[in-house]
Amino acid sequence: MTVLDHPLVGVLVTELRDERTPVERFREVVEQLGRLLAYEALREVRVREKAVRTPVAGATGTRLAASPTVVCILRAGAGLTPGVLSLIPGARMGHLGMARDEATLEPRTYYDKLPPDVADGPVLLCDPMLATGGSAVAAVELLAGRGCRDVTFLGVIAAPEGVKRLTEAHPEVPLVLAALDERLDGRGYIVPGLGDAGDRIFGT
Ligand SMILES: O=P(O)(O)OC[C@H]1O[C@H](OP(=O)(O)OP(=O)(O)O)[C@H](O)[C@@H]1O
Ligand SMILES: O=c1cc[nH]c(=O)[nH]1
Ligand SMILES: [Mg+2]
Repeated sequence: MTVLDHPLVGVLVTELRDERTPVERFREVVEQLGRLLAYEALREVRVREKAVRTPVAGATGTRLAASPTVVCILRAGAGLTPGVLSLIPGARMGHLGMARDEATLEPRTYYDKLPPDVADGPVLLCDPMLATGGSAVAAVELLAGRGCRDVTFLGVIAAPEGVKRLTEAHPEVPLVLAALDERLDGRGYIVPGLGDAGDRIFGT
């Protein structure tokens, strides 16, 4: 697990936590964090050489060995993915619609649209919140069922309970986070967290 260790990430997460942050700024900050999380998550991505000509001479550059797929867990993941795509604009995108049942806290998958070749490269699975971990585990298992073997989870805030559940079920999935919080409350919200990410991104 990697928790981004950078003062500017701390400043951005603090803006998200602040209940007074308006929806337009909340969206901007989630997008910025998507960019920073993707930057870190792709640190070890496989590359190949690429020959280019500068105005001065030939140079040996770099290209990604395989095109990544960005998978968004709706709704709140849609706040992160524009930032992720800003770094890898050619990436394919997949969407998984998942909503937690408020009583049982178990996720219900209501939509699933993945590129047919999703397993041909690395997958960046995006959801700002990892609470009980139920949604992330369900998403990883759905992706595994489509053959994905190289999945990285990108999240803004995680609870220790969610990290434990995801890493015990899928130790092969690296986590890249902006913050690791204290615990869950009785309703399954991350403490101190930022509230309901989907509601704050979409103004609902
Ligand atoms: O780790 P878990 O306990 O599964 O909780 C985390 C999930 O809860 C939130 O989604 P929510 O179900 O509120 O749906 P939304 O994004 O449509 O608001 C969040 O965006 C995660 O998907
Ligand atoms: O704290 C939480 C927990 C789950 N989903 C959220 O959006 N926030
Ligand atoms: Mg929500």
